[in-house]
Amino acid sequence: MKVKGIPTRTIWPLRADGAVGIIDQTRLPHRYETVELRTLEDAARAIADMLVRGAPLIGATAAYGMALAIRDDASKARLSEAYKVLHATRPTAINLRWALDEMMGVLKPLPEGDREDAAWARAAAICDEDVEICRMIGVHGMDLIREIAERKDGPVNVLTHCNAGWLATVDWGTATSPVYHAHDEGLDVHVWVDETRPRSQGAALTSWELLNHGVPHHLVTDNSGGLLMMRGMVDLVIVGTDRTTASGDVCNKIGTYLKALAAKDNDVPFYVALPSPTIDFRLDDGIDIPIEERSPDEVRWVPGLTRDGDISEVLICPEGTPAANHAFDVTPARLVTGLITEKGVVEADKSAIARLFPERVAAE
Ligand SMILES: CSC[C@H]1O[C@H](OP(=O)(O)O)[C@H](O)[C@@H]1O
Repeated sequence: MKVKGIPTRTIWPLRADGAVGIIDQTRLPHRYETVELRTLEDAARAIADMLVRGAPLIGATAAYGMALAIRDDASKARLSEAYKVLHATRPTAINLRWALDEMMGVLKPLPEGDREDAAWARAAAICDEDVEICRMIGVHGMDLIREIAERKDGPVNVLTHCNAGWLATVDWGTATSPVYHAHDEGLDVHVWVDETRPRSQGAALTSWELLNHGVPHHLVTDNSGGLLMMRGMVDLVIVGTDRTTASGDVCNKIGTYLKALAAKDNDVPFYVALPSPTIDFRLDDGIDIPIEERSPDEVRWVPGLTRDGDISEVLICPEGTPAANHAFDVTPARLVTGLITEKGVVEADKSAIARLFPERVAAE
């Protein structure tokens, strides 16, 4: 995306320096800081500590992590070690495994001496593919917004959860790409931004994105969506996903399932925007998706900007309060109106998904 003084992508190669540049998303929205990843460990830490996050960007970072890993040793043993280290960073986003499998598929058959160049090339191609895929998600999703705009006065009100924006991908985003395309086409669109506790990706990242793009929006608490839908203030819910099963069960940031229930109860269309690498064709039942459990301290401590302009964290409960931090939940396909993919909008149904992506079904 075009933000003054900011690269148009969330990750970029610095091959001459043997590095990869990323935005440190833990510092947004108050500080815009970039980091150069130079080693396999740098890439793994950036994913695990969420300097980069979002399924497609996790995959892209892992792909470049493989390239960084084999600079001095491109043996099959090193490839396997790098795969294992990167795969262990976060368990839920399937793009991580998809990208690592893509890299291994290209690198293993090659002579050792050819692997490093091929790794940088495939990682760059994965990023280029992601940009085009997310652009097309926007093109297809914009039609949904336009259909609503044509039958109502005033803005099309979209509710989204967490950050499935350009910061979660290489560019455009998934859930926000239809919003950006609609806005840029001159459609009147407004976004309700779920703050998305505990890490506040909505408050910190989606708000920052929409502010910089000039898209009208309001930040709301995670528990507001039900009332907004009951009052007819939401025309459409669009969220992202970290892993969607072959049958259309959707794993996404914790709280998504509750929004889907409220949408169903209020007849609000509930769409999930996803690139096909986020579909796990090896899995049917969403209950089998591994749900990441992160540090309880993310629930207990909230980062933010102090009134003195410093970035700090505050404790919002008594010292030592026990906390649980499940990072994702699963929305059954029956609650999903449709999936917005790079090939078009499809119902959350196994045979419909398979017909749209026969090449992926065959490959599994
Ligand atoms: C386009 S993937 C966005 C997806 O990733 C987020 O999770 P996290 O910030 O923990 O990586 C969230 O589930 C978003 O919907």
